[in-house]
Amino acid sequence: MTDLSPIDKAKFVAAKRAVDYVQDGMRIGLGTGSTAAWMVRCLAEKMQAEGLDIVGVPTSTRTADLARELGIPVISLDEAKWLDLTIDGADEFDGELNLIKGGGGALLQEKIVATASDRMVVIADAAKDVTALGAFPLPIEVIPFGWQTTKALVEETLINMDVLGRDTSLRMNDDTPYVTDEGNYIIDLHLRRIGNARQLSLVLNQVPGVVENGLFIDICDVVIIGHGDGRVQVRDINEGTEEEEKIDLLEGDNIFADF
Ligand SMILES: O=C[C@H](O)[C@H](O)[C@H](O)COP(=O)(O)O
Repeated sequence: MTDLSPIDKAKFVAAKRAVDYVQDGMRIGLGTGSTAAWMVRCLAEKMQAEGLDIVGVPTSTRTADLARELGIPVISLDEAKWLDLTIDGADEFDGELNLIKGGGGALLQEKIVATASDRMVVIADAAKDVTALGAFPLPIEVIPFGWQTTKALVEETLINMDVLGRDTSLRMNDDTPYVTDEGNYIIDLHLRRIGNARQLSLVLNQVPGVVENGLFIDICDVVIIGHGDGRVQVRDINEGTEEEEKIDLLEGDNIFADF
């Protein structure tokens, strides 16, 4: 592990700690993003080492491809119907474990999967721990039809709520709009710090054309915050606890650097 950057080490130890929540027979929601990718690797290793019978429900084609590549059986949410646990990353989390997600464009499937889970565990490095959400641009997923009208309506809503910061911008992939797994566009909202995230989430979803927004309110149960020196803080909102542990980086963990 010594060749990993401190940020990757932080993601890795959070991911490694998170798979302690996994038990034999579970149906698990597999998040998307660089931190969630570490978790998929840790999960594959745990399954192999302990002979666990696990099925995963991925939240993106990227995660589905990685899971299959590593030998994790993948099923759809409709096949699973309900999940025991979802482990995913986040772009920001606050003291109540409300989140901004969608930096990687997977917010829609992620929110559906996390909501259909008994427990959501978020893994993140310490830089994502904020007092108020909103420094990270809030992604919303919109249908391509009439997206410019939808964008204008969203801007008007944000101005009325006095939360619009710099601007709103259509996410691009080189010269063309970024397209999600569901065939939609993403608009990133550059906001002032969000005072009432719950209200903003509800209001945004009422604008015609908005499919979903990246605010995850009352969905996350546990956040595992990783640090570059191997420490993790485990913050559990239901138990009202926060514990700090040190994760040992084992020689065998070097295998992960090759993925
Ligand atoms: O759409 C992407 C997801 O919400 C990610 O979980 C989030 O952007 C965090 O990604 P990363 O772990 O790469 O920072």
